[in-house]
Amino acid sequence: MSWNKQRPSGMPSHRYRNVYDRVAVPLTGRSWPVRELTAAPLWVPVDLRDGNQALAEPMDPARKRRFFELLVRMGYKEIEVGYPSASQTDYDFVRLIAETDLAPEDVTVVVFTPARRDLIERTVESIRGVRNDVVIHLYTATAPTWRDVVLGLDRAGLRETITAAGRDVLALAGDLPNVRFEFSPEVFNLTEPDYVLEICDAVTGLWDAAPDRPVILNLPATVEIATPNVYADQIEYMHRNLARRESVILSVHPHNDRGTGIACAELAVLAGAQRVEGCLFGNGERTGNVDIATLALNLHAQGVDPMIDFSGIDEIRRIVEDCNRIPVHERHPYVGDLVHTAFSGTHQDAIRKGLAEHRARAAASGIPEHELAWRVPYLPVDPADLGRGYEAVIRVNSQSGKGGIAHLLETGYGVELPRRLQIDFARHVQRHTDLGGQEVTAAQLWALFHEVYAPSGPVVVAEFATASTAAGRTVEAVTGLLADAGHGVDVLSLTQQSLEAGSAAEAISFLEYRHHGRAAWAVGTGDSVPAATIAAVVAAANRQAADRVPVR
Ligand SMILES: CC(=O)SCCNC(=O)CCNC(=O)[C@H](O)C(C)(C)COP(=O)(O)OP(=O)(O)OC[C@H]1O[C@@H](n2cnc3c(N)ncnc32)[C@H](O)[C@@H]1OP(=O)(O)O
Ligand SMILES: CC(C)C(=O)C(=O)O
Repeated sequence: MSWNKQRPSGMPSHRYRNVYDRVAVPLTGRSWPVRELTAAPLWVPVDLRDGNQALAEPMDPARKRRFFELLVRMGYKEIEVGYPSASQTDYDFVRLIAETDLAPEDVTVVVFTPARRDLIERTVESIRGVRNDVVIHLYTATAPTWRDVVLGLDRAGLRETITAAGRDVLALAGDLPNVRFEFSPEVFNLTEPDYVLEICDAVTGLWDAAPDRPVILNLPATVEIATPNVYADQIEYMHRNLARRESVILSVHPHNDRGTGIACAELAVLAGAQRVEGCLFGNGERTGNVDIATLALNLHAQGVDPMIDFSGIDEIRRIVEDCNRIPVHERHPYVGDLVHTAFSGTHQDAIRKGLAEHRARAAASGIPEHELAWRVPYLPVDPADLGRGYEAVIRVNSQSGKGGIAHLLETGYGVELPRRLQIDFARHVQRHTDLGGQEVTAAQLWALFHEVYAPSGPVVVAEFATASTAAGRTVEAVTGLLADAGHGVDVLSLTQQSLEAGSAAEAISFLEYRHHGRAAWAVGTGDSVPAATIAAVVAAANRQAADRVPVR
C-alpha cells in the first residue's frame, strides 16, 4: 500500500529552469551555515523609492514627509529618499531636505539614479546644498537576460556603460565632501559570479573605495529565483573575493517573489552582508521588498538589539498604511491584528498559564514584568514590547476551551471561575458558538453566564472578608452572611480546590451555590482577589441583576 497518493498535476512546470541551470553558484566550503546573528546590520529603508515606485498612487509630498519623519523617529540613520530624476515630487522632496532641517544631521540621505548622464546630472543637481551625508546610488541590470533583451549590450558593452556612468558620477559629485557612492548590479542573483565580481571591482577601483570613504556594493535579489542558501552562497562568494573588501560596505536588497525574502536577508548577513535595504512591512515591487520590520524584530526576539524602536508598532503601521494606501495583513509577523491572538483552546490554556507564571515569577523575583525573561508559550515576543496590551491575546469561538473563556471573564470582569464551573460553563459556550458560528466577546460571555446561572431569579452578590472565612468556616460564613441578609441558603458546592486544602485566603474567589432553588453566585475577598476587583464584579453583577439583592 502506497502512503503517497499524489499524482502529476499537469501544471506546465517544464517551462521553468532550476537556478543551477540559470547561473553558476560557485561557492564550496561555505562558512555562513555555522555563523550566528549577533548584531543588527545597518538597515536602510527604501520605502520612499522602491516602495513608492510600486504604488498605484505614488506618495504625494505630504505622505512622503510623514513617512520620512516616521523613519527618523524610529531611529533609521540611512534612508533612501527617492529617485530625483524620475518625478518632480521626488526631486522636490530632496530639495526640501536641502532647504530645511527635516533630516537630522546624523541621518544619511540616499538618492537613486540609473546609469544615464542626463539623469545623473539631475540627481546631483537635486542634492546641492544638502548638509547631511549623501549617498548617490547608481544602478544597472547586469544579468544575461537583461543584457540581451532589455539593454542590448554584451558583457564588455555593459561594463563600458557602467564605468562611463561611474565616471559621470565621480566628475559631477566626487568633490562634494559629504557624498559617498553606492552601486547596485540589479538582478545580481542571476548574473554570472565572475562577471559581477569584475564589474564591482571595476566600480570600487574607479571610485577609489577606501576605508575612510567606503563604497556601498548592494547586491539585489531583484526577483527571487532560488532557495535562500543559494543567495547566501552568492553573497559569501562576493564577500570573500571582492578586491577592496575592507573599503566596501556589503549590502543586500532581497525581494520576496518566492516568499523567502526574510530568509535570504538573514542568511546573507550570516554570509557577510553588513547592510540591508528593504521596506517596512514588505511593501515594494510585486510581492514586495524584504520586510525590514520583521527582520529587526526577529533579532529582538532572539535577544539582539534591533537598533530601531518598534515600541509603538500599531501607530507605525497606521502611518505606513496611510502613506502606502495598502493595508497590512492580519497575519503579518509582529504587526498583524491577529498575530498575538489565540482562538484555539489548547493555545489559550498555555498562554493563560504562561501569563500567570510570568506575573508570579516577576512578583517572586522583584523584577518588573516588562524586564523579566519572556517564556510565555505561543507568544514569541511580549506584545507589550510593541506597545500592545494583552486584551487580544485570547479570543473565544467554537475552537476555544474553558481556559480561554475563564481568561476573558477574569480580564474583563475580574471573575475567577473555579475549575468545575469553568468546565460546566465551557459546555454552554461551546453550544452557543457552534450554533452561531461566531466569536463571542467578554461582554457576550458575561451575559451568557447570567443567562445560564441566573436565568430568572435574583442575582445575589455576597462580599465577605477573608477573616470570616478562615479555613473550614467558609461554608458557614457564606451561609451566615446570606442568612443575615434575609436569605436562606443551601450551599451546594464550594468548588475551589484549595478550600479542601483548608487555605481560605487562596480559596475565596468564587462560590457556586443555590438559593431557594434558583442559581445565584457569590464573590468573596481573599488574597488572590483584590478588593477593587471584587468591587467591580459586584457592581457589574448588580447592574445586570433585574431583581438585585446586594448583600453589602
Ligand atoms: C529594480 C528597480 O527597482 S530599478 C528602478 C525602477 N524604478 C523606476 O523605473 C521608477 C522611475 N522611472 C522613471 O521615472 C523612468 O523610467 C525614467 C525617468 C528613469 C526613464 O524614463 P524613460 O526615458 O521614459 O524610459 P523608460 O521608463 O521607458 O525606461 C526604459 C529605458 O531605460 C533603460 N534602462 C533601464 N535600466 C537602466 C539603467 N540602469 N541605466 C540606464 N538605462 C537604463 C532601458 O534600456 C530603456 O532604454 P531604451 O528606451 O533606450 O530602450
Ligand atoms: C536596483 C536595486 C537596488 C533594486 O531596486 C532592485 O534590484 O530591486
